[in-house]
Amino acid sequence: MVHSPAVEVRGLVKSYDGRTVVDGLDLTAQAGSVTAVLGPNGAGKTTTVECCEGLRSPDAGRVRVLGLDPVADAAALRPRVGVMLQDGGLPSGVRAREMLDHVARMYAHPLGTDALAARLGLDAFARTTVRRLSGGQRQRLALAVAVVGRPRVVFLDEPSAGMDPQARLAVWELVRELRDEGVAVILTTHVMEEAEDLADHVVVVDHGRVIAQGTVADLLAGGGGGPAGGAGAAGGPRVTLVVRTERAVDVADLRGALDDALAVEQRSATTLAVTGAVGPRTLADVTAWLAARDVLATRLDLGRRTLEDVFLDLTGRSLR
Ligand SMILES: Nc1ncnc2c1ncn2[C@@H]1O[C@H](COP(=O)(O)OP(=O)(O)OP(=O)(O)O)[C@@H](O)[C@H]1O
Repeated sequence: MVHSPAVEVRGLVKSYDGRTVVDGLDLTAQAGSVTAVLGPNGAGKTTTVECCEGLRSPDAGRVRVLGLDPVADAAALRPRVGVMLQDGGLPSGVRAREMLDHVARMYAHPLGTDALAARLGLDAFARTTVRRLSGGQRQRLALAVAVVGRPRVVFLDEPSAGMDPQARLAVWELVRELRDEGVAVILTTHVMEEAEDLADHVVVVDHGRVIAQGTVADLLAGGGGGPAGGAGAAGGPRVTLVVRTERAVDVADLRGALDDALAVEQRSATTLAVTGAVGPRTLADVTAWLAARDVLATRLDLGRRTLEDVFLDLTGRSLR
């Protein structure tokens, strides 16, 4: 049986003040699947998601959610779609738990709010008004509000932004559960680890267009329709050695100690990366170089490219 996608966007165009920020974008999200939309700041992710949520009208193109038009069929979609906005979008004077209970009462078969509040750790700030919640607390409440009505489609705009590691794990567990129950989850995120961990399908957007998509494995393998596999895929399979050090090091003179074919990059004062045909000799050379400077490596990661590497290869390293 062929299922129609939970979300289908074709040729979406949206401009603000004559500036096109979404420029012919296509996106498909399936039920029982997590779709992660990645892209640099200003790439057009939120605008796209807002068109799917019915909060904005497309200038051109077609958007369907559960086969319906998010703007024209907003009333029919409301009970079936959960939305967690980037800024929370919650009224500021209401207490956290009252907010959740109030929203739950609007649905015919809501989740139990006691259990939901417990699993997202809302009890600790149940009586605090939204305006006084910390950023991460507000995000947790917004997520609870988005899912309490048992939606079939959930849009999460940067769900774990500002959350502590414990809350992030709780959110990821909830997202996986929603997926396993057949919900279509569409999330935007800047946390590459989040996409790598959760996403069944990754869509990379830049300048309002999809520049690559596929499973995480597809993208890591250099597929996904990116520009010739991205700069990082040149020269065959590559390994990256990332070294964190206990104190700052300057990689300038490390370059001379290594094979010319290897790329050496200073990622921060205490993080360096060596990419290319990294072999046993490379590892020995790098650790010898550190030893000569009496610097302890606090972490050595030798492995395949990460989604972050792929993302940077696809979208470049300059600030937007
Ligand atoms: N209401 C608006 N009026 C004018 N410009 C807008 C409006 N909303 C968004 N923009 C602009 O449209 C572009 C795309 O914004 P959007 O929020 O969709 O990007 P994004 O990919 O979600 O970015 P971020 O990762 O920073 O959240 C940005 O340049 C933004 O400044």
